[in-house]
Amino acid sequence: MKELKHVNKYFYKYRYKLLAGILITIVARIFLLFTPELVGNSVDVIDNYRKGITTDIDVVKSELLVNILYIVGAAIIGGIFTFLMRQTIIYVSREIEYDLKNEVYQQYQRLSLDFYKSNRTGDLMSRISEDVGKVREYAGPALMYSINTATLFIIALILMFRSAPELTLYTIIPLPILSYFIYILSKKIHKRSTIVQQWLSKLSTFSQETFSGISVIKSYGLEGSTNADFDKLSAESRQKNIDLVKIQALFFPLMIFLIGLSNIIVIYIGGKQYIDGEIESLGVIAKFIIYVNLLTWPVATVGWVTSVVQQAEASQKRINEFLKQEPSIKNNNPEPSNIEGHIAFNKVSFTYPDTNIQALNNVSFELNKGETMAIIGKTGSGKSTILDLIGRLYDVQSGEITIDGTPIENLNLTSLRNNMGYVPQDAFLFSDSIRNNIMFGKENATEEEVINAAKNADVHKNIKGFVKGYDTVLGERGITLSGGQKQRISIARAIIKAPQILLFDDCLSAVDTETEEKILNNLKRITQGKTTIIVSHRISSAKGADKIIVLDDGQILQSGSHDTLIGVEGYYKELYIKQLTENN
Ligand SMILES: Nc1ncnc2c1ncn2[C@@H]1O[C@H](COP(=O)(O)OP(=O)(O)OP(=O)(O)O)[C@@H](O)[C@H]1O
Repeated sequence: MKELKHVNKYFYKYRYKLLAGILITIVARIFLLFTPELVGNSVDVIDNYRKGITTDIDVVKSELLVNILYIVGAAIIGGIFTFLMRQTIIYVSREIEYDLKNEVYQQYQRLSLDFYKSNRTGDLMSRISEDVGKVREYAGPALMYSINTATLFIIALILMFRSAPELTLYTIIPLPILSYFIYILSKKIHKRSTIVQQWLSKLSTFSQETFSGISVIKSYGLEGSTNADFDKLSAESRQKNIDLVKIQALFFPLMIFLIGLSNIIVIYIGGKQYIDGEIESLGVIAKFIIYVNLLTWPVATVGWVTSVVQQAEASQKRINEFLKQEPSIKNNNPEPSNIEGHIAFNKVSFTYPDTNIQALNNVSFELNKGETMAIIGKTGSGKSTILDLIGRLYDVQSGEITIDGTPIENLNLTSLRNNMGYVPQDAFLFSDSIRNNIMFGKENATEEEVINAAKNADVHKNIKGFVKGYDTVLGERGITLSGGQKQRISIARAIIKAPQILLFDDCLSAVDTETEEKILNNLKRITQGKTTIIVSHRISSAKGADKIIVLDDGQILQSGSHDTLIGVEGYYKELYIKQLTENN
């Protein structure tokens, strides 16, 4: 229960509702326990008439009628309270589930990029759905059934002991056995259902992947082998489900067997004691049979609750592991920072911690506020890494990056990122309207601002061409758009923010040179006074920049303006001539 202590703060938060729920549960159970007493009483009324103790049939009838009315009344009130019991305790557990999911999600948002590199998406998803779900079962149903069982058991045992102590002892003998078997069974069921879940997740991952890559599968004619692979996975999953069903099928027979056993004990021993005169009335046997049936289910839940608590403890442990993690990128300055846009790299070297790949080696450059710099280089030369470091997605291991003369680590992280517009290489669009995708860069943007940003990214005309215009909803990962359109919406998203620093990571690669020219001209106008870095493989994107650096294997090979660089032998000039010839 050590790990589950984490949930106590939520129990405290909802303490009044929870307390009400506990009281309601107790009342509901008390009313439920009226039934055996009233049934026992009714049997005695009839027995007394048969024995001649009561002679007036009208008295018998009216006593029976009163009992029936009481039974119906108790059942109605008990039913209402049982309804309220679920409405309070289960309601609270849903609130706790909601809070815990938010807590985990907020922590996910807080953690740095390296956390996502070292954990699989499936794990992150299962913490927030399955694990939180298990904890909810502890905070809701398990709690409810525990109170239910405790109340029912205590009151019923008192009532039973009062009327037949010896019979009570015999009757309750099978109950702990039942509870133990249910516990063992619940554990086994849990183990097998976890396996079923794992297979289900394998199946859905496989399906998801094949749906995303459906064009590759179709163009390579791989439908047959994909079907066969799915069939194999599916067959395994079916077998795991059958294994689960086999053990689940034992649950109710076991319960029915043990209830039957208790009933036989009541009838046999109770009957014997009645004949021997140890029990004063037949009604005792009648009510004991009802007690046994009433107690069996709550007693069975003890085993179930134990297993639920164990699972919740394990789930909360996994959740706590994530909640305890600190983001590797920390905000070291609580005060907002004013970002002007002067950027300097001083002998910066950087190795990715997860792969140990050295992406940058002794890189130095300086970029004044308002200047534009282009980074050219072969793939894997470290261009994107420079942008990631400016956005402080990672911290450097050696050397220093300064913004406006201040080491980047000493700036307020939110200010830094709020003053930055980043267009990634892989334009990611959310499954939302085009408008909202652009407004992601500025939540309170006006319609005019959205249109202006789209115009500057040269995508306004395309958007207008769609029937629903800016309200066009993009499919999963924006699949309804062309690569170039996606890139341009991604550019609009960055420029609507009007940040001090703009970082474009090879984001014009999918547009034709004419559109590239238009966008670059627009960018020149709107990035006046703003520091801009353009990563590209094309000389056409780089040539207008104030500064160009050529990267190779993490090192700066060449630097200077377009005019200087085409005047000296080297990678830049070679690329320039090659691309010029290709264009011609
Ligand atoms: N997140 C990461 N984790 C580990 N290694 C990485 C990561 N990102 C990049 N690398 C490695 O760092 C090196 C530099 O990568 P980077 O993405 O900066 O190159 P690039 O010049 O932008 O390449 P491209 O032109 O193909 O986009 C590569 O060897 C790459 O494999």
